[in-house]
Amino acid sequence: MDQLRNIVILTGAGVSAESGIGTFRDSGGLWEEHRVEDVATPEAFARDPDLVLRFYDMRRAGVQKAEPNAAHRAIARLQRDWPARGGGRVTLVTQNVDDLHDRAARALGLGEGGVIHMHGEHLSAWCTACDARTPWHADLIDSPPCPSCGARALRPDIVWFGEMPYRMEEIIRAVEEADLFVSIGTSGAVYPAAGFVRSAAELGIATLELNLEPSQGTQWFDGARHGPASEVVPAWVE
Ligand SMILES: CC(C)NC(=O)[C@H](Cc1c[nH]c2ccccc12)NC(=O)[C@H](CCCC/N=C(/NCCC(=O)O)S[C@H]1O[C@H](COP(=O)(O)OP(=O)(O)OC[C@H]2O[C@@H](n3cnc4c(N)ncnc43)[C@H](O)[C@@H]2O)[C@@H](O)[C@H]1O)NC(=O)OCc1ccccc1
Repeated sequence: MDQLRNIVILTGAGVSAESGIGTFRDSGGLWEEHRVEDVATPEAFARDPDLVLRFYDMRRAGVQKAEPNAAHRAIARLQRDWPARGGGRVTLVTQNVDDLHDRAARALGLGEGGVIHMHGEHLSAWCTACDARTPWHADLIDSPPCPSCGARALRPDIVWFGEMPYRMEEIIRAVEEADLFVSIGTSGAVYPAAGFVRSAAELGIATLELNLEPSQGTQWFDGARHGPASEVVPAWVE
């Protein structure tokens, strides 16, 4: 790995599966007779806000009971050690809205902000009146007032289907400047995240998939190691 300098890592639900957070596929994408697309959309929120808020309150509570696993910890070690080892940058982009990557990084004394949450975060609330984002651990179902403006207009700070993911310019630049693109625990079913590996491959960047099984984008990967993230990720990092 040592001739490589800059590494971009993209993770998905599979990296948190062994922490007890169900993947979209485990539940078949179905949640209480609702397709995820039917609860994770601005239209669903307009149509039935209580259903959507309960969906995220349930998941937000679940995430706070979970702990980072060996895959999260190995990725945090790489973020800490790679600059000295390989001399380059590790950019960690996650589709996950849990904070397990952040907690693994914090446990190693790495500062905040080392994780790009392109689809948002459970532990953040977004005020649609004043646009403020506030760290949030409690429920939103009782529409509590926004700590900044007092309006009762808080929604989960989550990127829903049909909404533009966060920090796309930063992510695209990191992919363009990468020597290696690694995808961990993602099915490659949701865009634009699922398109990053093709962009990397077309730029001649090395690409590696670490996943339980081949993903939908498997044809774009030069290499693949299939197995549980808690095993294949530490083995790859060491
Ligand atoms: C369904 C899909 C076809 N639809 C889309 O992609 C849509 C539409 C679309 C856009 N471009 C396209 C191009 C083609 C086709 C469709 C589209 N995309 C969007 O709507 C995006 C927004 C998408 C983001 C939606 N929000 C999420 N999450 C937050 C919510 C929430 O979490 O509730 S997406 C959500 O689903 C995705 C789930 O995928 P995975 O994480 O990969 O999970 P999955 O369960 O599928 O797979 C798990 C994998 O892990 C593996 N695994 C399991 N256990 C383990 C284990 N133990 N170890 C290792 N691996 C393991 C399994 O084998 C499996 O491979 C993640 O991205 C996740 O974040 N927005 C947008 O395009 O905006 C436009 C726009 C443009 C300009 C201006 C304004 C707007």
